[in-house]
Amino acid sequence: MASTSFAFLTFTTTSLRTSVRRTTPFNCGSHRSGSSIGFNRVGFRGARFHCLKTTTAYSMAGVAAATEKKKRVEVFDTEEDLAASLAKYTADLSDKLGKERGSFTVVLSGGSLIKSLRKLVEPPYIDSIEWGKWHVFWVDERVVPKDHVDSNYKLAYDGFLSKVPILPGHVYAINDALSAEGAAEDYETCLKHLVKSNILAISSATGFPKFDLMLLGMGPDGHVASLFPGHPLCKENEKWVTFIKDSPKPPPERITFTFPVINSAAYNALVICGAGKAGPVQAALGNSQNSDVLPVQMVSAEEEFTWFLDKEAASKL
Ligand SMILES: O=C(O)[C@H](O)[C@@H](O)[C@H](O)[C@H](O)COP(=O)(O)O
Repeated sequence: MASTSFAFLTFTTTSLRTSVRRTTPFNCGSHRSGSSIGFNRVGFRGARFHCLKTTTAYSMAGVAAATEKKKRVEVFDTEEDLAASLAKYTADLSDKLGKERGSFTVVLSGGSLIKSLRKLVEPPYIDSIEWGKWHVFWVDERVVPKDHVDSNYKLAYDGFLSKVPILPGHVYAINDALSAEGAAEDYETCLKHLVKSNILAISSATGFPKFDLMLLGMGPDGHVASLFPGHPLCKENEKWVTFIKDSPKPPPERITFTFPVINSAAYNALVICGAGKAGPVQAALGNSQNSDVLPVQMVSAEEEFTWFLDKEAASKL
């Protein structure tokens, strides 16, 4: 794979001690001299900044202190390189957690993420992944029929799920016959059943469900899932799944996982491409004077939180 920069940032939230470790040489061609070294330096400060903000967000939400252990930021010259790395990362976690737990719970978002998963449906992953262990969920879904052009289920089905042998009974789409309130409640009930049947784990740190891997996107305004800047839903700290009827991004009616659920995931991967998203990336990882905390800055994970950025998204770091 060509032109990849790695900045590995390890920190412990209890002591707020931060260390930076380079695990791969900076062998990334044109990206090397500029972005990688500068990025590493900025990334170090960004990690501490982010850590403090994450902890603040948690206490605001009345949830136990963050237990995130490791944050990793990867910058790729092209989206093609990013997609290749994302496929390997997902396949490696599927192998590791599938062996450890017997199942692999994966959460998808909508948007451009699905296109960036395209390499999973190609060799070697199409043959090597134990698809029978996968259980697939959505971090957010638009309240539209499943065959509607706006449906995140349809997007994922057409671009990914229809091309891999995941069991249909392991794909947890929303009930599209219900209202937004009803669909959110129904989805939360479904998750509770899966906890009882040991398919879905519970975080011993937070008491919220602990998905194995969430694959998240971010909007140009810094939103994640259907949690938008300044919206009261960002502070929801009891429900697992909630609903919104005034989404600034159309369509207006959606259901969404809440932050306590997102941040209880074992692994969170945030996939961000394009210059239009460089501002919120800078706010989260770089030097920014803005005191408003964007939803993307509230994301963490229990084991590891990885940012997959193309160089345009990382251009302000
Ligand atoms: O249903 C949705 O709208 C998404 O789940 C949403 O949170 C998405 O991930 C971001 O808006 C990024 O979308 P893009 O990658 O297409 O910009």
